[in-house]
Amino acid sequence: MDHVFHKPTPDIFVFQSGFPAMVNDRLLRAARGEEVDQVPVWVMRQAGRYLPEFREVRAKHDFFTMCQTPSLSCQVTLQPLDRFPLDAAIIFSDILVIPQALGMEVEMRPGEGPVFPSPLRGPEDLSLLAPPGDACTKLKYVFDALTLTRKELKGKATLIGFSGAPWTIMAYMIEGKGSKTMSNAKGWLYKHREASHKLLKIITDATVHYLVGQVQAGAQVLQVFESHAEHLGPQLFREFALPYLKQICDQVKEQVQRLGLPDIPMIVFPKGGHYALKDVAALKYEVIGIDWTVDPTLARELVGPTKVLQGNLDPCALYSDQKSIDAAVKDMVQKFGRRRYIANLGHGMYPDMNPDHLAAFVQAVQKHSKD
Ligand SMILES: Cc1c2[nH]c(c1CCC(=O)O)Cc1[nH]c(c(CCC(=O)O)c1C)Cc1[nH]c(c(CCC(=O)O)c1C)Cc1[nH]c(c(CCC(=O)O)c1C)C2
Repeated sequence: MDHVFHKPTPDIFVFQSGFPAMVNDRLLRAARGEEVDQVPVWVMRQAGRYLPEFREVRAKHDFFTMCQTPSLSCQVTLQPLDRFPLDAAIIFSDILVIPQALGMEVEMRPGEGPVFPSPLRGPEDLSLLAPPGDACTKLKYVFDALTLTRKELKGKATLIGFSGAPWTIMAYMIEGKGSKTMSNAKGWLYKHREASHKLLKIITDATVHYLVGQVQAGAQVLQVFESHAEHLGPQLFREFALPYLKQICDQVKEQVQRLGLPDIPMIVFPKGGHYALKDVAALKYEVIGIDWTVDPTLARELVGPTKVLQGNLDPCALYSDQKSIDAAVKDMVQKFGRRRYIANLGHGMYPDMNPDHLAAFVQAVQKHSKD
């Protein structure tokens, strides 16, 4: 029992006090900078369409219905852990539940990904968004999924909760879908500077509530995905991404402490944000996710000796044969070192990847990083 809740909080939050003891806390220990017997490993998008058992569930249910049904979310969250000796489970959900909770409609279209039928057209549309404080009442299903999954995990792995970072979420709310250039969203940064900050603040406030709720529900680590950092250069990142990443980390940590909960390690993943790693390292996130374009030695130089690094094999390396995967992982682990390191890919799994090759990845991390 490692979570005891003392203070009353709003009704929407689930109170938890009796989770199973941790049998494997390797990832938590590494995230805190402590020594481990072997490097912990998990993989972004480890629950997903590359697994036949995921496709089977997905064939029967709409994507957001799966997110909104705690038993289904729990089921697919645990699927990769039944196959591979992973050290973490990441709750099955999506970063776009925040725009939904702010009142926007999001559809998951087969072959196309997420689509907003009515994206934000201009600053005047900000008045249509729901107040950020109310957003989390609509996300109780995520909290319930976390609580259920934490129980079902039986302490065998660390449970990760997550959110998108404000710039990344803003980009989807304006573009209405994925985009190669993000030029509409970037247009706001140049044309509607004040409104952009207003929107980023709304998303930040909703996200802080949401992440604190996730901790109360049983999340043990939080990852904040700045998946579209690559579209900002150093200047735009400093003005429109960094301050909000900072607010999220500072405010979540402060509120978690105020609620009498244990401090939660936080991971920030600025994908494509190699130019910002030094700035990001100045924030209080314990762990920095590194994408595959950054050499591990350079990443360490940029962030300094105390941060924990997570990453960063090119996901496409999983298309190679198992012997090559083993060699690539050996090289990666040697470069990152065994301490203050969490092994992962440099971005998520793709649907056409062979699960056996992920098994080879996980096995290689364990083989090359044991005491
Ligand atoms: C952490 C997470 C996410 N999505 C999903 C998970 C949980 C599953 C896991 O990681 O194991 C399920 C998750 N989310 C989605 C899927 C596939 C959809 C399906 O099954 O139909 C799954 C398994 C759908 C989705 N959702 C999103 C996209 C990208 C759209 C684009 O920019 O073109 C897509 C394709 C938005 C999204 N969603 C997420 C990110 C950040 C990570 C990243 O950079 O990839 C982003 C950008 C985060």
